[in-house]
Amino acid sequence: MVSSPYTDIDRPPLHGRNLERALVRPGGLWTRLDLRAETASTNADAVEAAQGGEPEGLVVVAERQTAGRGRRDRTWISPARAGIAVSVLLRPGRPDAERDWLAVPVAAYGWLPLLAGVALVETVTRVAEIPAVLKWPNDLMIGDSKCAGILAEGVAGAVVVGIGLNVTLRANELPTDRPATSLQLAGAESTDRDPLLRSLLRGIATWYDRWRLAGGDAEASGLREAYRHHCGTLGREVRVRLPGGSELAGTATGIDVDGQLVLRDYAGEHTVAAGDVLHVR
Ligand SMILES: O=C(O)CCCC[C@@H]1SC[C@@H]2NC(=O)N[C@@H]21
Repeated sequence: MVSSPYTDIDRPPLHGRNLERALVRPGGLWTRLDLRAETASTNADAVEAAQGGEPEGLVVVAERQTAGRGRRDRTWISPARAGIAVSVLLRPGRPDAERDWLAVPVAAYGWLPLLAGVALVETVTRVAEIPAVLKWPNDLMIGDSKCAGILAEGVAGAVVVGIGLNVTLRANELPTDRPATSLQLAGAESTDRDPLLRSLLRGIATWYDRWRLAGGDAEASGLREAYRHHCGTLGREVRVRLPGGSELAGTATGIDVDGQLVLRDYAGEHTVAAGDVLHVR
C-alpha cells in the first residue's frame, strides 16, 4: 500500500522554505518567518516576541491553532491546514531613515487592521478569483458570509496584526453563531494556501510601505480610497452593536480620516470607532 504524506489530500502543508525564500529578502519588510505546525495563537506568539524586543517584520504562521483569538473575546477556529492563520509584527512608531519612513503617530495605528483588510480582499479577489468585500472594520465577506477576520493588538510599542482566512474549512467546521464560509465552499478557483499567503504578505508590505512613506496618512497614501473601494458596508442600511452593548441604526455613508465609520440616522451623523456591523439592506 502506498502511504500518503498527507493526512488529508485536500489539505497539503505550507511550503515553509519556499515561502521564506519568496518573502524574507534583504531590504524587505519581512525579516523572519516562524512557521509552526501547531500553536495556541499566532497573535499570542507575536505579542510575546514583541515583548521580548523582536524587531519589526516577524511573521508567525500556524497550520493549526488551539486557542485562536477573535475580536471581542471570541475564539477563532483553525483546523489543521484548512486555513491561513498568520500574525505580523509591525513597529510603525520607529522612523527608518534608509526607507524614508517617518514615525507614524499612535493616532493613525487604527489604520493597520484596515490596511491588512485591503491586502486581504485584493488577494482573495486576485488569487482565489472570487468576489469579496470588507464589512467595516475588517471582516472579509463573500456574499453575506464571513470568510476571514483580522485582530490587531497593541503591545510594547508594536502592533501585532493577525489574519485568519478560511480556505478549505467544511460546513461542519465553521462557527455556527453567524453566517460563515470558506473559499472552497464559496467556489473559489484556487484554494492553494501558498500563493494566497505570499500574495497577502506582499500586499501588506506594499501598502505598509506606501502608508509609512506618507507618515501614516491614509489619504495621502491612497489607503483610504482603496479601503472605501473595497468596503461593502458603504451605502448600506446597517445596525451597529457598540462596545457598551447599545445599538445604532442608519445608513453607512463614509469612512473618516481616522478609519471610523460614518453613519447617518434621523438625528444626524455619527462616527463609530468600534463595533459589530450587521448589514440590514
Ligand atoms: O474575530 C475576528 O474576526 C478576528 C479573527 C482573527 C483570527 C486570526 S487567526 C491568526 C491570528 N491569531 C489569532 O489568535 N487570531 C488571529
